[in-house]
Order: sequence, then structure tokens, then C-alpha cells
Amino acid sequence: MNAIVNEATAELECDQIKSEIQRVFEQQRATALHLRQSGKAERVAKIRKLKAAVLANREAIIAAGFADFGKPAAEVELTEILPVIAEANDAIRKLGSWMKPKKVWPSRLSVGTQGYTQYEPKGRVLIVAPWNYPVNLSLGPLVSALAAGNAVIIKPSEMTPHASAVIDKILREVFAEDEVALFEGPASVAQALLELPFDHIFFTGSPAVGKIVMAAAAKHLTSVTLELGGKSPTIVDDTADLAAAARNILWAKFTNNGQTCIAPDHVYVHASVKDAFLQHCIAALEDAYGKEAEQAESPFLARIVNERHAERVKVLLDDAKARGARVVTGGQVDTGLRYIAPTLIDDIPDDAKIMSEEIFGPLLPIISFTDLDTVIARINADPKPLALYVWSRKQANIDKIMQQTTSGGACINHCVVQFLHGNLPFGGVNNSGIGSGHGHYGFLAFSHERAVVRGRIMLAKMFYPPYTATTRKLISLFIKTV
Ligand SMILES: NC(=O)c1ccc[n+]([C@@H]2O[C@H](COP(=O)([O-])OP(=O)(O)OC[C@H]3O[C@@H](n4cnc5c(N)ncnc54)[C@H](O)[C@@H]3O)[C@@H](O)[C@H]2O)c1
Repeated sequence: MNAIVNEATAELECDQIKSEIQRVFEQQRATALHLRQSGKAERVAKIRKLKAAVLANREAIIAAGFADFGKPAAEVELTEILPVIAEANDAIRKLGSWMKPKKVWPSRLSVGTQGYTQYEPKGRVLIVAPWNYPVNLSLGPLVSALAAGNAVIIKPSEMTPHASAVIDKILREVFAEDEVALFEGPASVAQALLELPFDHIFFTGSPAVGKIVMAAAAKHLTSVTLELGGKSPTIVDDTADLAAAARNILWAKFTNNGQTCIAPDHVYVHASVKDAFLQHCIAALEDAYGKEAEQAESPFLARIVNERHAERVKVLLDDAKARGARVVTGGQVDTGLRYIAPTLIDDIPDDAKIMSEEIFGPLLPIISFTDLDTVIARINADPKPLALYVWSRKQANIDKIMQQTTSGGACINHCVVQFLHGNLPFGGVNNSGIGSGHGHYGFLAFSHERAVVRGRIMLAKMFYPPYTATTRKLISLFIKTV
């Protein structure tokens, strides 16, 4: 009986959410039409208000990061607040030039015309965010959507309720719901949103859900930006600065306890320097989080977002160990406390699950190699990664890796900073994503580039029917000379 009542209640709630979503979506139609004519001042004013509200709620965002996954305050500020402020400042400074129509030279076939691209808001857009950087990955794209002049609906992840509550508070402080609205809830809420004919969907999450989003978007031919995940490889060759590599790779890996889309997933290290690299890694771990036995108490390590994910990461570790892998350091797991120690794993057989699934947790496989070609072949046999990191002082090795592999982004002698570089596109390639965001690229993702040609001299007149011998000669001339 209870199950039936629960089901009926859930269905009723679902219907209520759907009609609420529909109501807001309809309201946003008029806003989108108004925004089509909005200028720089109006858009910048919105971004300034958003930025001020983020800063005013700084402590609340820090508290939410701690409540959701025990995230240290410094990490919340560095990875959740700073990127949003940087995105906002970039848009405030540059929006004037981004919005300006861009003139182009006439091509040989369009001599006598004036051509330019005009940047128009896409209209009503949907931003779907994941849980791992809930503030950054919903408000960062929001800045770009506002810069481009859109009405926006945001769907944050259900797994970080404290962050969602702060985001909701910030948005309510700054926007009317016909400008920016937020719908919290499980995947079913995202599915209800995906039924609507949005003008663009900006989705950040897993490749599996990315496919669902793209299929739903296809029904309305809605354009998509898909910021997805995957296994980002890191290569450390025998010429690398091992101390610098170890410190930087581990920082990139264990920030947010490994729950970062562009974290180094696994490391290929040249066999001749593997032992030295491992020693540097252990020293770097101790510097950052204390001795192995103290690391569970470190205030600088976040926790896994929930028990289900802690269990998922534990299964990867157990499977690797069962197949003969060796834990170099770490390996302690308490799923109840959502704690998994920073763990380095060696001697992993190729068929271990950890070598094919995105780890998204604090386990770092170290794989030794002697021949760079085999590493490149392995990388190319896997789906195209979101990021690739190379540590080397040998230009020939760097060139070889960069020319013979692909990835959404890459760093040479660095990790993860491509995210913070606002002048570069941030995105994946195929399985790791489609399209890109950040800065100007974010503005473009949420804009329609309308191609406009203004006629001056009417060259086309020469080709009007009736088609005479002269017309044919002229066409031949163009074919030869164009
Ligand atoms: N490329 C990037 O910038 C980037 C950044 C962060 C995370 N990621 C990736 O995101 C993944 C982790 O985040 P996650 O677990 O929140 O991802 P996810 O794909 O499970 O969820 C993302 C969002 O989609 C919604 N969702 C879940 N199932 C859905 C469904 N069936 N239909 C419609 N919507 C659904 C969720 O509610 C959430 O809001 C990892 O793969 C990671 O690499 C990528």
C-alpha cells in the first residue's frame, strides 16, 4: 500500500515539476526576445551583480563545500570561487569587443559586397552541471550565457545539495526567474528539462549521460556543448624534472580527492626513472598531507562525494589488487566516512577495471614504459581523452607525443592549468566532449554567429538567365580564376 502511495506522490510531484518548468520556460520566451536587443551595459550589469553575490556568499559557498564533501576552504576558494570571478571579470573587460560585429574581406566570388558576422544570443538555454565543482561548473557557464544575452535555466547535480542551496540563494538574490531560473532534483528533473526545445544546451558530466543529452537535443535540433570526462593520461619520460613532476601531478590528482574531470587519471613513467619518481611522489604526498598514517586526519584532503561513489572507487582498487597490483602507498578505505587515502598503485595488469574506467577518485596507477611508441599506441587505442600531460625536457619527445596523439587540451610540464587559462578554449574531443567554453569561447558557445552580406555592386546580375554564350564564358573564367 505504502509503495503505491509513494509512487502516486512521486508521479504527482513529477507532474508538478514538469508544469513548473513549462511555466518558467514560457516566461523566458519574452525575456529572450527582449535580450536579443540587449547591449553591453545591460549584460555587464547582470554579470557584475552575479559576481557581487558570489563574493557576498563566499563563506556560505565554503561551508557548502565542506558540508557536501569535506572540502578544505582553500580548495573551495581556488576551484569554485576564483574561476567564476575570473570568468566574470574577463567578460566584463572584453564583452564590448566580443559583441562587436566582425568584418570580413570579400572572397573572390563576393567581390562588391561587405560581409560581417553578427553575434546574436541563442535565446533560451539550459545549463546542466555535475557535482564535482558544483558552483564553478554552473556559474562559470552562466557568466558566458549572460554575456551572450540569453535567458537561462540551470539544473545542478542532486549529489551536492548544500552547494545547490547556495547557488539557488545567489540566483534568487540577483535574477528574476524569467532571466535565470534553477531547478534542483534528480535525473528525472533533467529529463523533464531535456524535453523542451531549448536553443542551446551546455552539459557538463559523464560521457554516458552526454549521449542521453545529445539524443534528447536531436529531437529539437538543439545545439549542444558537451563537457565530458574520461581517462586523462600523463607521461613522465626519462628527462623530466621528477621532483617538479611529482609535486604537480599529485596536486592535480588529489585536489578535490581526485574528483576532477581533468585530473591525471594514470601516469606512464619511463622504467629507468620509475623508482626515483615514486620516491618523489611519496615525499610530495608527505609534504602535502603528512605521513601515510596521518593522512586520514589531514585537513587538506576532501572526501568522496557519497558512499556510492566511495564504494565505486573501492571496487576499482580491490579489483586491481585481486589481479596482482601493488599498492605503493595509501590504500586505506572507509566507505562509511567516504575516505579513501591518496593511493599510488604499481604493477597493474592491463585487464584491471582501473585501466578502462574513469577513476574519478584518489587512486593513481603508475605504469612503467621503455618505448614511447607503445605508450602512444595505448593512448590512441583508448577513447580520446579530455586532457593529456607530458613531462619531459626533450623537445623531440614532446613533439612526438603532441603530433601523434589527440586530446581536448594538453599541458607540457604542467597539469590542469589549462582550465584556468581564460584565453584558451576548454573542452574535449568526441568521447570527452563536443564544443568548448571559457572566456571568448564560452561567449561563442552561447551565441549564434549570423553571417551577413550587404550588397554593393550586383555581380550576380551577370549570371541571371537567360544563359547565353557570354554567361557560360564568364562562369568558365570564374572556375579558372577563383
Ligand atoms: N569536461 C568537463 O569540464 C567536466 C567537468 C566536471 C566533470 N566532468 C565529468 O562529469 C562526470 C562526473 O559528474 P557527474 O557524476 O555529476 O556526471 P553525470 O553525467 O552523472 O551527471 C551530470 C548531470 O546530469 C544529470 N543526469 C544524470 N543522469 C541523467 C539522465 N539519465 N538524464 C539526464 N540528466 C541526467 C545529473 O542530475 C547532473 O546534473 C565525470 O565523467 C567527469 O569527468 C567533466
